[in-house]
Amino acid sequence: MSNPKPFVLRWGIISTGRIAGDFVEDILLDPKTRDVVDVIHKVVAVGSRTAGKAQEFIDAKAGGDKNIKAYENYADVYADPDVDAVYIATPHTFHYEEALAAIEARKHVLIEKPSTATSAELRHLLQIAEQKKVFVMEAMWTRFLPLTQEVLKVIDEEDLGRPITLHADLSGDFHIDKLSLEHRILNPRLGGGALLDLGPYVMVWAIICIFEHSSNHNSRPTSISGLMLKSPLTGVDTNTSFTLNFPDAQAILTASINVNSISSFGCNVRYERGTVNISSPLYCPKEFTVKHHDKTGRTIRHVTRFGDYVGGGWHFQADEVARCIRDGKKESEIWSHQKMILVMEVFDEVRRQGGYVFPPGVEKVVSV
Ligand SMILES: NC(=O)C1=CN([C@@H]2O[C@H](COP(=O)(O)OP(=O)(O)OC[C@H]3O[C@@H](n4cnc5c(N)ncnc54)[C@H](OP(=O)(O)O)[C@@H]3O)[C@@H](O)[C@H]2O)C=CC1
Ligand SMILES: O=C1OC[C@@H](O)[C@H](O)[C@H]1O
Repeated sequence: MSNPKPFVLRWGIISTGRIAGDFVEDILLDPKTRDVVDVIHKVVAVGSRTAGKAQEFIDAKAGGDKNIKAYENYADVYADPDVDAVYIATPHTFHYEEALAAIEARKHVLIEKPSTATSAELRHLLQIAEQKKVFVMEAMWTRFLPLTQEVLKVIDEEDLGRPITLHADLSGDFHIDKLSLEHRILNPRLGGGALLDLGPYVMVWAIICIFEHSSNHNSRPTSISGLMLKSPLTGVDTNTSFTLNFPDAQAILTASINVNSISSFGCNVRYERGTVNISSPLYCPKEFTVKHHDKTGRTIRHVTRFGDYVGGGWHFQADEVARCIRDGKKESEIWSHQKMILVMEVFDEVRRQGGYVFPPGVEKVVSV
């Protein structure tokens, strides 16, 4: 029997920065290169605030495809009847207002990480999305990588027991002394700093390895404690650490994220009967090792697995979006609204304890 025709998802792209380009290049790859035959992606429109940039972007990232419309604002993308879903790739503090405009226009939405600047903004977006009956997901690409699926499978098959501790570390050297103070990593008006930029990637592993573990029964952490070191340049956090407890699973997460160092340690999860080490960088690890120990703590077996694929890795999340929309879902079961909200609530609390207050006007929703 021949395969049914693949479902085609028609994307509008909001903004023309770095990650928008990476995403478009990935979704335009032939899905067969990743063994996908049920969905396919088309880019039909690109919007930019800046005259000429959308067309330049189409030329550079989509081979100048004449069928893609270049708009010199974002609103025309939301109004375009040919667009099914929009991908929002502006700096963090504009995710809320752009996603809201898209949802109001009844477009499905994939929003770059972090979903919004605060949990209040996210809750409001999700309320409106429910009313408008559209799909919303944070672009948590790491959750959809083949290696991540493999980690979950191995944890399950290898009978490691319940998780006890998870240590996650992610750093990037943004050369902040040389950056413009307007750069999104340094500018507090753009939600700059380590927590909102890199924090999503330690949280995804906490969610995979602890929150989703059967021993946790979907329970949220009951205690959050955070520390921040701030840049004297603009006051955003350059180094942040936080700890979460998951009392149901009897597990603790400790995380460290930094924007001024190139060395990252990855993630170590200690289970009752072994450990899992996920390589750095945590947003796109290429290998992991599972070790089993005996009652004395001696390693009795270890397995290392590697993951590779064609493309940058941003297309797997797009496949999830297409399948969910095809099936009439309003959220992904894999990266659900509950998980997105949990992440934003942790960030709110770590920012509160770290004394990171956004400049006036940045937070668009005060409480929901
Ligand atoms: N998933 C991943 O791997 C990654 C995700 N990200 C996330 O994507 C988002 C964008 O990051 P990145 O692509 O690196 O950012 P860039 O600065 O490269 O691009 C952001 C784009 O947003 C648009 N924009 C709208 N308003 C503003 C504003 N006030 N200031 C600056 N730009 C604005 C601009 O496009 P235009 O002028 O065309 O409108 C700009 O090019 C962030 O939220 C970040 O967390 C970033 C990197 C990797
Ligand atoms: O999402 C991201 O992943 C890679 C980092 O370099 C980048 O700053 C961040 O936004």
